Order: sequence, then C-alpha cells, then structure tokens
Amino acid sequence: MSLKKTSFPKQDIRVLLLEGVSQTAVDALRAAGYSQIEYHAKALPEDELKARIAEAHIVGLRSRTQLTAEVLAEAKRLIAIGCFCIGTNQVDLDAAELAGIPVFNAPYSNTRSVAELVLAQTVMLMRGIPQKSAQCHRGGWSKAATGSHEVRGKTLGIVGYGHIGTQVGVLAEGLGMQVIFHDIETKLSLGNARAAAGLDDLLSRADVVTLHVPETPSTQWMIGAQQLARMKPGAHLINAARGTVVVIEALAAALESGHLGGAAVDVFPVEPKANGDVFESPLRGRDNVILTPHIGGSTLEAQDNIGVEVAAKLVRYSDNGSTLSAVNFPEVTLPEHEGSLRLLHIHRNVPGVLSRVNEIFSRHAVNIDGQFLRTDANVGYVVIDVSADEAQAAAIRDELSAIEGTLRTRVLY
Ligand SMILES: NC(=O)C1=CN([C@@H]2O[C@H](COP(=O)(O)OP(=O)(O)OC[C@H]3O[C@@H](n4cnc5c(N)ncnc54)[C@H](O)[C@@H]3O)[C@@H](O)[C@H]2O)C=CC1
Ligand SMILES: O=C(O)C(=O)COP(=O)(O)O
Repeated sequence: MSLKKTSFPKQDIRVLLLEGVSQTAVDALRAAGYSQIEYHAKALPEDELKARIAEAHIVGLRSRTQLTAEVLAEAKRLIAIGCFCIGTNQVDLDAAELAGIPVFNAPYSNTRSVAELVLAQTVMLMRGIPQKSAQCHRGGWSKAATGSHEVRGKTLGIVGYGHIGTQVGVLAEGLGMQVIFHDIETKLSLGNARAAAGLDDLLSRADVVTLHVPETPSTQWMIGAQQLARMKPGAHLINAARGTVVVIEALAAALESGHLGGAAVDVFPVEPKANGDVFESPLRGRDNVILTPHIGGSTLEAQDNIGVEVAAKLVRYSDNGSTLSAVNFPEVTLPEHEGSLRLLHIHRNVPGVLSRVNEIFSRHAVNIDGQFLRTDANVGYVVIDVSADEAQAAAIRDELSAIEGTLRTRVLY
C-alpha cells in the first residue's frame, strides 16, 4: 500500500486511544501508516486526559470519556475525534466544531448487540427469571407458573424507533409479540409494528417498555414518576439507552411499591469510572431487576466492527479530508487528489471568508484543480486542490491561516 504524506509526516501524527478500543482499530491505523499510537485500556482521570490530549492529533474514545469544552480547550493540536460507539453525547459537539474538529462515530456497528440483549431481557423479565435465579442462588426452590408469561401475543412498546428500536421490533415480532412504538419523527413501521398515539398511549398499552432514544435535552428524565404510573400494573421497563433518560429514584419507587413487575437497566445517571470501582444505585439488591454494567454494545463482534469503521473514518479524514458521516461538521466527500496538493480551510461561517480565500489564490500562480465547499450554521469547510509545489502550498496555507475567522488549515500532499 502506498502511504500518503500528510501536512507533516505520519509518524509524527499522535493518536491517543482510550477506554480499550478494539485492537482492530490499532491494526487499521498502523496499516495506514500511523505508528504513534498511545493506547489506554481505561478512561483517564480529567487532569491526565487534559495532559495527554494536549499532545494528540487524533483521539479515540468510548462512552465514558467526557470531552467537555474545558478539556477540548487543551487540545490545541487535535484534528479529529473518533467515538468508538454510537452515542456522541460525551463530546461537546459544538465546542469541537468551533475548534474545527470533526467528530466521527459508528452509527450501526453495535445495533444488533443491543437489540439481542433487549430481546433476551424481555423474555427473562416476562418469565420472572431474575427473581427465580436469585432465589435458587440463595438455596430457595419455588417451582410455580405464577407471574411467568410467554412473550407471544404480548405488547412491546419501543420508545425511540431508530436503528436499535427498529431492530428490537423486528426480532420481537419473530417471537410473536405485538410491537408499538413512539418517536418524535414520523417513522416507517417495519413488519406489523404500529405507531402509538403518543408516549402516554404507549406506556398504558405495553407489557414491556424499552427505551432507545439518544441523550438530548428532550429525552433527559423523560421517564419519571408520572410516566411510570401510566404503565400497566406488573409491566416491565428496559433501559439500554442512557442513564439520564429515567429518573432512577422514581423507578426504584415503582418497583418497591410493586406497580412495576421488573426492570432491566444497563445505563445509569452516574456510572463507575473504571472496572473495579464500586457501583452505587438505588436499584441494587432488588431481585426483579437485571443490572448490567453498560454492556449493551459490548460484544466482540460489535467492538471489532466499530474499531475498523471508526479507524477508517479517522484515516480518511486525516489522509484525504473527507468528513462524510461526521456528526458535528459540514460533510464533504472528496475524490482522491493524485497529482494535486490539497488545502483544507476550516473557518467560522461568517460573510466574506470565501472571497478572501479566492483572492489569495488569485495572487498565486497555481492552477486550481478542484474546489469543494460545505457550510453549516457555525462552520465553513473549503477544500482546494491545486497544482503547486510544496513551498507554494505552504505559502498559501500561511496566508489562509491569517484570514479572520480561520479555525484550522492543513495541506495534504
Ligand atoms: N447500552 C449501550 O451499550 C448502548 C446504548 N446506545 C444508546 O442507544 C441510543 C439509540 O441508538 P440508535 O437507535 O442507534 O439511535 P438512532 O438515532 O438511530 O435512534 C434514536 C431514535 O430516537 C428518536 N428520538 C429522539 N428523541 C426522542 C424523543 N424525545 N422521544 C421519542 N423519540 C425520540 C429519534 O427520532 C430516533 O428515531 C444511542 O443514542 C445511545 O445513547 C447505543 C449503543 C449501545
Ligand atoms: O454505543 C454507545 O452509545 C454505547 O453506549 C456503548 O458505549 P461503550 O462503547 O460500551 O462505552
């Protein structure tokens, strides 16, 4: 494989990988010529994170590492962020964009893993298995059908009918469940699934409610005491979305009162920072609750696929400038630039920047082979391919950097 030179040698591009991302990511980065990889099996404490990210050009993380505006302010050299997961709520996406840093994720690679777990939890909860298993562990024996039900013919209510929610629905229909869903967007129903009239309608009809919404201001604490009270007596709640979606004390109270039959919870408002840290929760010690340590997407298959997918996006951006599928940035799909040097200019989206860019090019005796521009409300991203030598490109880059509103410039060779 021929390795492309970037604005400075690849061996000087530092990649910081956190939270034990899959070895497939390391392999993919190495194969693309990125040899300076600092690998951490855990999330770093904030002070250490600030110190390490200050040196990094590319950072890869999972759901634990919080890239706040304060942390990003230290990341002076950072060109790209890879979330080796689906959720990107752990990154201040606006702060990253305004620093000229695109954020990539793996929007589908662990979808199936979460869906399979939720399906299994649905069966376990409807059969009362968590309680029966706990009882057997304590030496008890209570062979009875009381409180045990088939899922066939029962109603599954899916809140958030996106990638995971639809997969859960398809799998549940395979077991003969009736599927209803609620989403803020109009969604195509798969199979025989039907949209509920609203959240309250769904809560009042479902035997099992499962949450698959992202963490946003509209989903924060969306399931509290009032919503739980609307659920059918004896119904079950599954949360493998984000811990901030459910008021956990209200869930504990609904279980304590016997209103809910059980719950399966994978995500929590506060999660331990590292394996081995103590997990505190009002749900601990309840036999009818399946507790898992945020492992909905943690299968080897998912992690390996995520490693390959996100590493490829980071390499593509670093080598080629393409921002396709970035979650916070104008998306530009770029062709290869054989025979041209490529200048990247990321700027605040304010009037006049493009005319200044063009004015600079008009003063240099270089041929423009291609120009690409995308903007969003905050940022403009312009890519210009030129027939020029390295010294000319460096001179142009310096002038582009001086334009007011410039966030980042790079030359790709
Ligand atoms: N437990 C785990 O390990 C994992 C958890 N997740 C979580 O699952 C979430 C969902 O993942 P995907 O299905 O891939 O996302 P998605 O973006 O495909 O689907 C989310 C759906 O929720 C809907 N939605 C947003 N706000 C809503 C609201 N207020 N009320 C109703 N619907 C609303 C959206 O319109 C969309 O259809 C992720 O954002 C992540 O937080 C994802 C993977 C693994
Ligand atoms: O993909 C997601 O959004 C998840 O929640 C999975 O997070 P993780 O990579 O297991 O820390």
